[in-house]
Amino acid sequence: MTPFGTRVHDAMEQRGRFCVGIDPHAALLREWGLGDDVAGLERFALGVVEAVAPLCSVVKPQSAFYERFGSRGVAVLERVIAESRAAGALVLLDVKRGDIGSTSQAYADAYLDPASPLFSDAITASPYLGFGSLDPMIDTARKHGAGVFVLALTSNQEGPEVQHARTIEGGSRGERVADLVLGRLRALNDGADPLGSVGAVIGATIAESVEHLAFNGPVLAPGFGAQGGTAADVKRIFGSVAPHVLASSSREVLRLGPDAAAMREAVRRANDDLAELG
Ligand SMILES: O=c1ccn([C@@H]2O[C@H](COP(=O)(O)O)[C@@H](O)[C@H]2O)c(=O)[nH]1
Repeated sequence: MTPFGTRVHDAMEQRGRFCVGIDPHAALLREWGLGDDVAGLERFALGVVEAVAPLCSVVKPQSAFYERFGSRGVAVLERVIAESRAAGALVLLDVKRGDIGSTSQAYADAYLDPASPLFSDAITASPYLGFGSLDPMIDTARKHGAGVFVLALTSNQEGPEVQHARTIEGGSRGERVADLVLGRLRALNDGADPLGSVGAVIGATIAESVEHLAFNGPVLAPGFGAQGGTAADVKRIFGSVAPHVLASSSREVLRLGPDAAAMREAVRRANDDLAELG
């Protein structure tokens, strides 16, 4: 398969840089007039796929909202993945996995091997068991043309407590944990053209600019919309690397449903706003 970095680069060029998160919150199911049960989950999630997957470059289902219904919820997630891909969208499964290397391989087999029913174009992963613990995911992704987005500077306000901590190298003047992650991504994507397949998660809500920390891979920027992030923030945070940034929003789009036309219009508007950044 064509490497994920190339596929996501081309998808963003063709369909825009806005990603819809498919997060079936209990409150949203109720707002849509659905029950908070598997039937409601299925109507909601597949309704969103039908409305937005034909026009989005990437959709991002959040696994937790499906897992809360057990195996039947996971079966709905499998359909969300398959039907989104069939509609031409790449699927970034937000699972934030991370564990010791041997278990990391099992996660890789679950999400990044095309033989698995949960195979996705890319997943999110946590580096907090050490960056090297992600090697099985990164290697499996590379083997199958998939991608991994590593948490670096997340959109939530609790993130900096850990992500801004200094590493022990160089004593108290050591690198920040987040900078170390971005440094590793720079090495992993070095020389890839047009874009490498190992990306970062950097929130569209963070206070600082990270333009100087740029690396040659895709960036997922959640926090756009409901958490306050805007296209102006994407410009402020990413500057000249904004074209590699996939801004992601869940609730702000999903609240417009079940009106499919309204959800589609929100996708078009966000894509236009992001395209204006250059
Ligand atoms: O730093 C991060 C990483 C992931 N997320 C996820 O994105 C969506 C955000 O939903 P909204 O409704 O647009 O706030 C959700 O699935 C989070 O788990 C994030 O918010 N921040």
